[in-house]
Amino acid sequence: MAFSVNETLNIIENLKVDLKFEIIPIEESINRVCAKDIYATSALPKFDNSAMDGYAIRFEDRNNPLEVIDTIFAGDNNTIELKENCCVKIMTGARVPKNTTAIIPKEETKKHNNKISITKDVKEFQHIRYIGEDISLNELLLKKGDRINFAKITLLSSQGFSHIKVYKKPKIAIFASGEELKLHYEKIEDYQIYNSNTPTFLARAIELGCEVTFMGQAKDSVDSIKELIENSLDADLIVTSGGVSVGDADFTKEAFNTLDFKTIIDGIYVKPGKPTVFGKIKDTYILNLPGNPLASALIFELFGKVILQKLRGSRNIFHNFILGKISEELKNKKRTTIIPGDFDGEYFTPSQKRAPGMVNVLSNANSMIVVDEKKDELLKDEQIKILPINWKFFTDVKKDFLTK
Ligand SMILES: Nc1nc2c(c(=O)[nH]1)N[C@H]1C(S)=C(S)[C@@H](COP(=O)(O)OP(=O)(O)OC[C@H]3O[C@@H](n4cnc5c(N)ncnc54)[C@H](O)[C@@H]3O)O[C@H]1N2
Ligand code: MOO
Repeated sequence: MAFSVNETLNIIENLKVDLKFEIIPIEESINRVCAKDIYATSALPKFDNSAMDGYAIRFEDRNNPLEVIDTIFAGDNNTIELKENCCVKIMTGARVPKNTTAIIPKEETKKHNNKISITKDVKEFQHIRYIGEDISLNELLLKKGDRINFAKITLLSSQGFSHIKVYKKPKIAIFASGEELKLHYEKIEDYQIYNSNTPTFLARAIELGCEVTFMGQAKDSVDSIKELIENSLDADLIVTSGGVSVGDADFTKEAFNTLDFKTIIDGIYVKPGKPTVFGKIKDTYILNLPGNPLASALIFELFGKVILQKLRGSRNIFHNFILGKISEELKNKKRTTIIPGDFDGEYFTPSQKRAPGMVNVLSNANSMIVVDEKKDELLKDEQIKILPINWKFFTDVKKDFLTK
């Protein structure tokens, strides 16, 4: 059965997935998905400490000459207590003496023999970093389903976690059908074309955190496709492209059907990519994308990526968007349409060439918009919702990025 874009996403968002986990060193966990809520096992800072190199004082003594009675370095286990009109020389990060109610930076003091006087106004509690002000004991640091990035590694390492429980990378098997297609390292005749879809999905699935296997090139026969499918059934997801429409050499559907393929989605009301098929054989999901390169790539961005997020165990499975303006008028022909384009931070410019069979589109696009079937035109400057594709947020145009 064919579904709308939203119905399709609802189905995918609710797929049952069998997540497996493993325990790995945090150094290897970048871009993996956390499989367990992680709580702080100690407060941070662990003790009240100095934010400056200088002197620990009692606030009430600030206007008096203060005798320097000790020096504390970061890492010292010092339990000294401040007495009236005394201070302690202290380094950044060192535990403050008992009774400390202000730290005076070194450059705001004058030294006379073994005494100091303070040359600037003092605020009570200044430059003291208090126990637990950064992280409190038992605070939730990482949620099950969070992607681990460098900043999560900061948290984990600051707590002394050496290992983390993460979901196993989903196994994705990829092959292509269509005998006219040759792999990029093969010699081809004038009437043949290169298979660009398979390397595209291989690269994209790796980029999106999956373990990817290239299964090979199927011939245009049911038996050949069937053999590749059978060899791929230990994967969590098989991604194929081509052979889903009604052409005489479109054998993909037939091959799947001989293998007890349970259809979940048979067509999506979207342009391009309507002939997309999604289903399951045993525990392996199968995404049959159309052969047309741009159609399949856009469908992968809109739906395939969500399937991968589910299979990765991520809790972030919903498309987010950025509001921007469209740089030119755009007509829409009574169907939900995916339009690739380039967003420069303010304006989204639709890709000028964007026929479903083209390969030279997404290499110059960083995002897409999905225009509802009920919307028949977008006016120049109209606000739109932009979904990132290839977004590194650097640009070849130097910009003044300071908020002034
Ligand atoms: N009579 C109809 N014809 C078509 C319909 C239709 O509804 N009725 N739908 C069109 C639409 S929309 C699409 S999309 C395509 C889908 O076709 P297939 O998925 O069966 O793909 P193929 O026929 O195998 O190939 C289509 C096109 O894409 C090229 N291709 C295929 N695989 C690759 C690859 N791995 N790398 C690069 N290029 C690839 C292939 O050479 C064809 O040019 O059907 C329309 N037709
Ligand atoms: O879905 Mo086919 O999407 O346009 O070429």
